[in-house]
Amino acid sequence: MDNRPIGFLDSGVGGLTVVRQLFRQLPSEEVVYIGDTKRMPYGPRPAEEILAYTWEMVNFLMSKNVKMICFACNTATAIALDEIRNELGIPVIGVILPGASAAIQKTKTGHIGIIGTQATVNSDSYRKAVHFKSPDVEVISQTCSPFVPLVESGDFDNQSAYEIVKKELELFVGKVDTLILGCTHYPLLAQHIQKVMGPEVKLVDSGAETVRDISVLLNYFKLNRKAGLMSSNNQFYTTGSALHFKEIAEKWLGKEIDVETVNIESYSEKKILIATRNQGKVNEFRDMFTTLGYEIESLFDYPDLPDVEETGSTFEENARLKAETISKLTGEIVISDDSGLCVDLLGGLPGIWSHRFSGTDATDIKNNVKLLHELASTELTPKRRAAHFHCTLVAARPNHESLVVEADWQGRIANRIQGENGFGYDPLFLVGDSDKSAAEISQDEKNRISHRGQALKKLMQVFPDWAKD
Ligand SMILES: O=c1nc[nH]c2c1ncn2[C@H]1C[C@H](O)[C@@H](COP(=O)(O)OP(=O)(O)OP(=O)(O)O)O1
Ligand SMILES: [Mg+2]
Repeated sequence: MDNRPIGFLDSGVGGLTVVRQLFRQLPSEEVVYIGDTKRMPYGPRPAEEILAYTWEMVNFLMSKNVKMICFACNTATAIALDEIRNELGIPVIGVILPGASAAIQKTKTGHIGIIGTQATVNSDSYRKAVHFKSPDVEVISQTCSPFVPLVESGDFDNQSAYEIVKKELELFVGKVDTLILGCTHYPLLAQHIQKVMGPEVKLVDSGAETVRDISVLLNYFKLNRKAGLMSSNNQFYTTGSALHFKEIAEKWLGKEIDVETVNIESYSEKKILIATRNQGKVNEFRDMFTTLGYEIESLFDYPDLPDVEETGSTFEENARLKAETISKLTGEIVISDDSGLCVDLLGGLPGIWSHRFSGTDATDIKNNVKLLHELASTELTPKRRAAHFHCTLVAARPNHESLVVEADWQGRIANRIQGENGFGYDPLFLVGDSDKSAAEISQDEKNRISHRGQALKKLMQVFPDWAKD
């Protein structure tokens, strides 16, 4: 079970036809929708531009903590789905494969027509998807450039719109028994299209088919929202006019919604530099940030940058020193982590001296041995060996106030080294009240509950807004 919303992206309002289906088929799911109305139509744009814009929408949705993303846009699916899906840690679904599969099931004559935007048709994605499953089917495809602007205008319930549709579809009449509406705008013109094609021709609404696949994925990954929970907090964002978007969206969805205009251009910055030379931290940050759609760099990628001396007397002072120094030197947004283990019996030590606990040539093993030695005379009663990890994160950016967040992770010190995962004091840190050390749980589980995982969660609630221009 996962109560987070599902993210939908589209170049404009067309993807709302998929959301409309979602509301019908899966009414308890919640939606975050972004429509890049300001830069629509995507269809005639070059592939690199479509990819860059789609990344911005994806990063925006990731900042809203979505559990799955649906590319409710054929153009973005054709151009960007494969690449982006490989880099995200959550399920991502497009509209092309579900549409192609449905068309194969529906056709009797083996003649399928495809209409879409220029980029979708040129990418040949539908034909490839159809032929991958059914190589003998005949496919004809065509761009219908006037359809998207017609639908976005909201003014298509009339004879002149019908005439436009008729002219565009001449090629298909009498030649196919199934027509894929390969653009999420087109279902809005379905009445006109059906009338032109004749009643026996089956129209495939890729968006509707996609929602069926979303339902399957939610079940498969156990991501369904709690049963019976009615959606209450659907969020709709556009890069263009909120008023225009709201007017069209409410008409299609048949309910009132709130729409907010946002600037998503700053979300193209996907790289974050973590000011650390600790490989264990890099691994954890990489895992956690990848799920959020960011790429991670560390000081290992910048061998010429200095090791910042940790001369502060608190975690925050040291974290500020690391992030702010490296940010000044690089001009980039930089995140640092100052963390350590605080043992009650030792009055909170080693604390900020955790890394240097066993001296100037300290290593993880020497530090662990020293800690065991310090506690050697203490029997293992949970209370007496209580401890917590602390993490302070600082995000720094030239000419901006830094962000500071912190979190603790409670546990106690084991009386022997246990487990092989993790780094630092993990093999000596028994998690919560359990007998498992932080080196005996998976990295995923550690990231969900650790001091660093909790602090990062707090940071990401404020970071995307702060990082914007
Ligand atoms: O999840 C953890 N699991 C085990 N040990 C941990 C953890 N988190 C911090 N620690 C220990 C390691 C190190 O002894 C000290 C951090 O010292 P701290 O200065 O923040 O890091 P560091 O010098 O290793 O790397 P850097 O300053 O380049 O980020 O606390
Ligand atoms: Mg350090």
